[in-house]
Parts: sequence; C-alpha cells; structure tokens
Amino acid sequence: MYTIRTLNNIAKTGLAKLPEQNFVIDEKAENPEGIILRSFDMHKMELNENLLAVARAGAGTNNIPIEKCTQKGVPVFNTPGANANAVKELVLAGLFASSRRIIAGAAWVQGLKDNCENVEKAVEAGKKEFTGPEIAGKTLGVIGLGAIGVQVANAALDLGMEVIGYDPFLSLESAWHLSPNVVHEESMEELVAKADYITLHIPLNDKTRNTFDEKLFAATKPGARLLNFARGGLVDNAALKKAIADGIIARYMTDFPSEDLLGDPANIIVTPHLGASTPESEENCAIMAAQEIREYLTYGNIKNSVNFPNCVVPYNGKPRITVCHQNIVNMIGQLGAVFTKYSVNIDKLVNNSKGDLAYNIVVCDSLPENIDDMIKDLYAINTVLKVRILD
Ligand SMILES: NC(=O)c1ccc[n+]([C@@H]2O[C@H](COP(=O)([O-])OP(=O)(O)OC[C@H]3O[C@@H](n4cnc5c(N)ncnc54)[C@H](O)[C@@H]3O)[C@@H](O)[C@H]2O)c1
Ligand SMILES: O=C(O)[C@H](O)COP(=O)(O)O
Repeated sequence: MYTIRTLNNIAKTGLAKLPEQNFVIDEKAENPEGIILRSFDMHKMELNENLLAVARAGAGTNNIPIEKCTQKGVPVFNTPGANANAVKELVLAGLFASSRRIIAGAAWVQGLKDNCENVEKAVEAGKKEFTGPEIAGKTLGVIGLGAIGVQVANAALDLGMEVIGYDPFLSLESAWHLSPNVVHEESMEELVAKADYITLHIPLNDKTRNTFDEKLFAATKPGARLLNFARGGLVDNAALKKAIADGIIARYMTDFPSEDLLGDPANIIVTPHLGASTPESEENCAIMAAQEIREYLTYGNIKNSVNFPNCVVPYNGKPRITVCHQNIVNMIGQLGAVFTKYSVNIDKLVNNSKGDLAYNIVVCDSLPENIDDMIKDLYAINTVLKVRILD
C-alpha cells in the first residue's frame, strides 16, 4: 500500500487513477511515499523519510527542491503539455486585452452606475480613451517554443500576425509541431528589437531569472507590449517600471501578481495565475501526474521526470529491482557483481542516464531468499542513491 499526500486540490478524475487497493490519498499524511501538488511551495518543507516520488500536476517545477530530491533518489515528474491549450487561450486573450483596453474600458463602464445621467451618451463620449491597435499584421515574438510557445506561435499566425521565435534548446517534438512560417531569431536581443508584442514561455530557473532586465529592455522596440504567463521572476519589476516610464513597454500583462505590480492598471494588467485554471487542464494534469506516480511506485517505470531519465519496461509478471546511482563508470560492473553473488538471473536490464544520474530497472527471474542482505550490498556501493524491490 502506498500513501499519496496531496499538497493542493487535485482533480478527482486524476486521483481516481490511483486504485484504492494499492493507494491511500491523504492530504495530511506525514510520511507519504508519493506527493502530488500544483503550485505549493515545497522549498520550505523537509523531505520525509519514506518519500519515493513527487508529481507536479502542471508544467513549472520551480516550486520543488529538485536538487534535494535528486540527492535522495526521488524522481520529480511534471505533466508536459497537459495544460498548454489552457495557457495558449489565456495568452490569446492577453494579446487582445493588452491591445484593445477591454479590461479598463469594461471597468470604466461599471463605474458609470449611479454616476451619470445618460450612460449611452457618456459611453460614446468616453470610448476614445480606450482605443487600441489591432494585432493582425503586427509582429509577435515568442521566447521559448515548448508545449505552450508552439501553440501560441501557431495560433498567432492564424490571427494574421507575423511570428518570430527564439529557443536555443528547441526539442524535436516542438520542431514537428511548429509552423514553418515562424521565423527563427538567433538571439533574444534580435527578437525584442523587432517585435510589437513579446510573449514569454520559458521555465524559471537560475539561468532565466530576470531574463527581462535593464539590458534587454534597452534592446526592446519602443512601444512593445510584453506578456508574461510563464513566471513572475523572469522579469525584473524595477527595470520593467523604468521601461514603462521610458515608453519602451506600452503595456505589461502578467499572470503573476506581486505587490509592486499593483496600482497602475493602465500600464500593468495582472491576472491571478489563471493560466491552467480550466476544468479541462486541471483534469489533464491530474490524470497524467497520477498515472506517472502510479507507474513509478508500482513498476519503477519513469516517464516525464525532470531529474531522472525516461526508463520504461513493460510489466511481465516477474519481480524487479530498481537502482538509481551516480552516472559514473563501472557501475553496471559493480551492480552485476552483487547480482552474481546472490545468484540472481537477470531477465531484462535497462540502464538509462540523465546528466549526473543513472537509473536501472532490472527484471529478475526470481528474488533471493536473503534479499535484505543483497539490498545492503547494493547500498554498500557508495554511489548508489536508491534501491527498490518491486515484487
Ligand atoms: N500561467 C500558468 O498558469 C502557466 C501554466 C503552465 C506553464 N506555465 C509556465 O510556462 C512555462 C513553459 O511551459 P511549457 O509547458 O511550454 O514548458 P516546455 O518545457 O514545454 O517549454 C519550455 C521551452 O522553453 C525553452 N527554453 C528554456 N530556456 C530558454 C531560454 N533561456 N531561452 C529560450 N528558450 C528557452 C525550452 O527549450 C522549451 O522549449 C513553465 O515552465 C511554467 O513556468 C505557466
Ligand atoms: O506551471 C504550471 O503548470 C502553471 O503555473 C499552473 O500552476 P497551477 O497548477 O498552480 O495552476
């Protein structure tokens, strides 16, 4: 039996993928084997002793202490693409809202209640304050062409925009889906110098924090509109305010409010982190996260982990031993010696690596009687981080 702790509300259709005979869902569990979460900040949490896996029902994993998890041999999963359509739709709304002053105009009309004699007349006189340009024919710069960026880029082409993109790590998957009409830019500086609208779709990490700093704003085409539905930390807010004051940024729209962004609704539009908040995407993410954690806990199979390599061996009824270790030479030799010592015949062995980490699924014909001694011997190899027996 595995206990799964939920740190946020996770859609029930997703949790239903964890069968009751093998899984207990408990939002207060103190020592769970699995954690499923959305944006809960795990950085201040101790990783409990029994923890085996963490699944983020969503894309961004900057709220999870990945390095700490890796050191403990704990894979962190996310759900690539499961909320991409929801974010794409909100970004399209953002393109229109940052242009046409829909939000400010609608709020102004509400303010006319009990405040003027003739609403119709006031509206016709006042609407000139809320004009804004059309997006067709304008250039959209997409920074980050992953699951969301690709969908945004393709949809913007359909709306009649010129689209330019920048992503030095473009995946094969993205390349397959990206329209050939998206023009590739060699650098962020070149992209921001040409774009009338810029949209950010990159993860927040130590390399991308404050991507939009004073220097990048200085390279930006004056009058550009900047959309940030990725993470607040990608933009240096002090530099942003200066760019607004200098006329470089005509409007900033973000899904990540902070105190310093409030109080200037004409220039800064903030939504309350709504990108993935649709029933469809909440279900998609929860289902994928639950399936990933179920596969790992039950069979040791890994798909969509941000810190572990993919490693999947279809279940064939035989017991398996999984070993996660540092990715250095002669590990297979050392592991093999232990298997030989305990006369364990290997039916199938898959060893995959990602960066400094390697992971094995070893399907065995049978387990030895003194399996506890074998586990001790495996842990005696000092580069082994985690051993699991799945019988
Ligand atoms: N507002 C929301 O509710 C919401 C919802 C989902 C995702 N997000 C955010 O959006 C981000 C992107 O999501 P996704 O699903 O498209 O992820 P993804 O992993 O599919 O795509 C990210 C892309 O960014 C690229 N990239 C990384 N560093 C880059 C850099 N320095 N310059 C240019 N490109 C770079 C990668 O190569 C990748 O193609 C997530 O990390 C998350 O922070 C926000
Ligand atoms: O990274 C993500 O997937 C989004 O920011 C969604 O976050 P949420 O699941 O907390 O809405």
